[in-house]
Amino acid sequence: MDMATGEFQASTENSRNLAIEAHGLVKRFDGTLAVDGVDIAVPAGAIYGILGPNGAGKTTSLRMLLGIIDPDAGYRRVLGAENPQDVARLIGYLPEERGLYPAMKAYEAIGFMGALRGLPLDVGRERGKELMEAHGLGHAVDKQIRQLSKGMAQTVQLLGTLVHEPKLVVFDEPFSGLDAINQGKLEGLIRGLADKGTTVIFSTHVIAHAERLCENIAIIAGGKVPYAGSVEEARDRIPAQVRLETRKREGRWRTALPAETRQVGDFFHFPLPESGIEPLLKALIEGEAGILSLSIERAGLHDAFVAIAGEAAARDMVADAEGKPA
Ligand SMILES: Nc1ncnc2c1ncn2[C@@H]1O[C@H](COP(=O)(O)OP(=O)(O)OP(=O)(O)O)[C@@H](O)[C@H]1O
Repeated sequence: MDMATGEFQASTENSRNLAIEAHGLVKRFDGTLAVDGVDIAVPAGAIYGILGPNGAGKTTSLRMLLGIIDPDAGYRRVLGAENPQDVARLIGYLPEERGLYPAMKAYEAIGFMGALRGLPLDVGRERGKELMEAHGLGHAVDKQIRQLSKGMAQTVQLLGTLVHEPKLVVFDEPFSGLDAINQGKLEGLIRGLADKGTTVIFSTHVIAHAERLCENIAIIAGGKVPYAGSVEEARDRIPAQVRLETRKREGRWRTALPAETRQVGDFFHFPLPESGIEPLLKALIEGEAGILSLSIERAGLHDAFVAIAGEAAARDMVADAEGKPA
């Protein structure tokens, strides 16, 4: 479908290096505005995270990018195609709902998934065995899916997503359902894909995964994207925090501390002044503060998320990450 090309002319110069380009995507379901004007630009070969709490619109956005559903408005171009279905064979997709045929053997399931994306069945089965060996599941190649643990079955499905060697991989909440060890392995696998030039886009409600893996992210909340860009730039939106410990609690040096200073135990916390640390240090020394320690800490992505998406969205993310009801 040729969506609103009159409203948005993609720049060919920029498009060349973008695996995904979406502008103003909107989707409504029976009166629910699930996605309300989402813009996303994913550079080719990048690991890109879509970050947001439950119900934010992550799955709906991904499904529009895959061409599983069409947007009500907006423009998308995926691997150069305006209809993502035209490039389906170049895409691997792990949906949020996991599921494989329980009676199939693991390597057959991987071959079957490859066949759905155009790979000859025998090639896919053979690659399935190799992939399982390479990912420490060689012992389970001949097991039926129903005989595997949940985590193992999820890894098999993941390998099935990759068996046809897609150029673009779309993972919807790939880390959920995996234990810490398998989450670490999946992070390694995602990095390995990017090293080979594959573009990876994944959704998550766990900020730490995106912070460790992604150069670029989109923050999504309530169907809107209040931020899309680099993780670095998001973190730079918040001034670094100074943590100061002094021998004395009172003295004329206290006037050098910014008004927003918080005292927590023996420490004073405040944002790094715009004038930098040196004038402050000078004032503290001249005021005889007796500095015991001073550190400057750059904001993490979690703090940036709070500043951009708000406390409520951030609380939902944390609650989800800890497995508590949001
Ligand atoms: N097929 C549908 N029919 C009706 N409403 C839908 C449908 N799919 C999604 N929604 C609604 O759209 C909104 C966004 O849902 P979506 O699944 O995209 O969010 P999400 O960020 O992926 O959340 P989660 O992490 O919980 O899957 C929610 O309010 C959801 O209830």
